[in-house]
Amino acid sequence: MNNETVKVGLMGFGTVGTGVVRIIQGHQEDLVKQTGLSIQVEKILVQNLNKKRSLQVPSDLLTTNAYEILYSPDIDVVIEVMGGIHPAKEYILTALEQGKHVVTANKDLMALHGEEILSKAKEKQCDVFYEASVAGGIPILRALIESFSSDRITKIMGIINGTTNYILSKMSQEGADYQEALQEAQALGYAEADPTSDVEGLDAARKMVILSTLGFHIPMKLDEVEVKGISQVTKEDIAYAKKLGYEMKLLGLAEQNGKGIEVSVEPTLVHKSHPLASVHGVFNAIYVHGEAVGETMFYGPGAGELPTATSVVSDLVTVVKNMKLLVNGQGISSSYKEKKLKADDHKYAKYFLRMIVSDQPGVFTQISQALAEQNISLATIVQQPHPKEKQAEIIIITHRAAKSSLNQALSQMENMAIVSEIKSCYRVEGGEAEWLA
Ligand SMILES: NC(=O)C1=CN([C@@H]2O[C@H](COP(=O)(O)OP(=O)(O)OC[C@H]3O[C@@H](n4cnc5c(N)ncnc54)[C@H](OP(=O)(O)O)[C@@H]3O)[C@@H](O)[C@H]2O)C=CC1
Ligand SMILES: N[C@@H](CC=O)C(=O)O
Repeated sequence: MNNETVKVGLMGFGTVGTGVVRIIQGHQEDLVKQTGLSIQVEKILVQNLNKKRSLQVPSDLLTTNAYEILYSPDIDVVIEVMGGIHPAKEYILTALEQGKHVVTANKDLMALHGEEILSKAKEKQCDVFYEASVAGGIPILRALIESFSSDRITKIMGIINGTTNYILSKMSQEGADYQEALQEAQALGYAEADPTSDVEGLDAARKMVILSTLGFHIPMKLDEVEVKGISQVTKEDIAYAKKLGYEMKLLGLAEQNGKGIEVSVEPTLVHKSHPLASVHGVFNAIYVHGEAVGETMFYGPGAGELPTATSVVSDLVTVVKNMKLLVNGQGISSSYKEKKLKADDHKYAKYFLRMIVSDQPGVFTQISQALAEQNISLATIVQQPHPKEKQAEIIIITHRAAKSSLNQALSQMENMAIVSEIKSCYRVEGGEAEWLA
């Protein structure tokens, strides 16, 4: 940093990187007012110099050589918006080793190697901020770290993947085809380079690792998150959910009580009276429940060029303010609480079940009995005709039940002669089911 300008090395010039340059250029006057310094993008790392770009920059700004950023004595801050683990991890560690501050939107990296990166930053007295890594434009990480620091958070629950919410909203509201909706989300720049991580719930699971680590002050690991994506969700499931008064959403959940902590990502039926049911398209929403504050909710665009870049540039502003105050790296906490994960018999939820059964007397009784034996009581049970002769479809919503009991009941029902197939089983959040005509 000279007395007037902070120089930035930008690694990645795709959806988010383009937004970062647009905001730094477009808001320069406001940034100077806030920080007292001008902010200048000195170099931009890309893979392909000949690619056609939606924003034109002078050609000498672009490079394919990461060292021109990492070892440049002029560059104070590295913004990593390339994505992926390698070489992003090595680049960030090198930048920190060189005394450069880092801003990243990379949840894959922070969920898997956050501890190592933050401890290197602390050692080097550098900042590492990653607000954009969770829920794009929603300032949720800063809220967890700063605004809730006086409270004890008990639950974090929400829609934290824009791509899947876009797909499910399109399927539910317009009857769109899954593949078509996914392609639209890709074209709009919401999806990851490999969209499997969106649709299989991995992107949301990584975000839940970051949220639960910061919210509960525990070192959460990715393989401790139970993950189910939306690729198996069918149009029929969505139609039945609607008929019962629910919307299908991919929900992340992190909850702690005296029995421990559970963190999961799974398709969930959310009752239409619940605020999360009306979060559509690329929008995300996150509930944070604190012992003292009670319930709070954060809502906004979860992906896309400018919303995500807003979070990145806000982190950059914080770095610059810290540089002026000479306090970089001081906000990084490395002390965690002991982590105890809940066993399945302490995980409670309501469930939706859909199964194909023989259309014969006594079927309801046998199914209800299998559930009752596991202490699971029914909120709703409906029988529907099925196109196959002598078969029927049964739809059930249970009251709250332990996950271990549900699993026992499911394996018992799978072995019943009257049950041809258990089509689906989803978690249910909020409200009471009603069969809508
Ligand atoms: N898109 C979104 O809405 C959001 C994205 N994120 C995160 O932000 C990050 C960036 O995402 P996004 O902008 O969508 O990604 P894009 O795929 O649009 O852009 C990636 C950019 O990085 C460059 N790049 C990738 N690998 C390398 C490499 N090995 N060496 C040099 N350059 C490389 C590419 O170069 P080239 O242009 O030459 O191909 C491209 O400019 C990811 O971590 C993502 O998870 C977070 C929140 C929201
Ligand atoms: N692919 C992600 C992008 C933001 O994190 C999403 O769809 O939410």
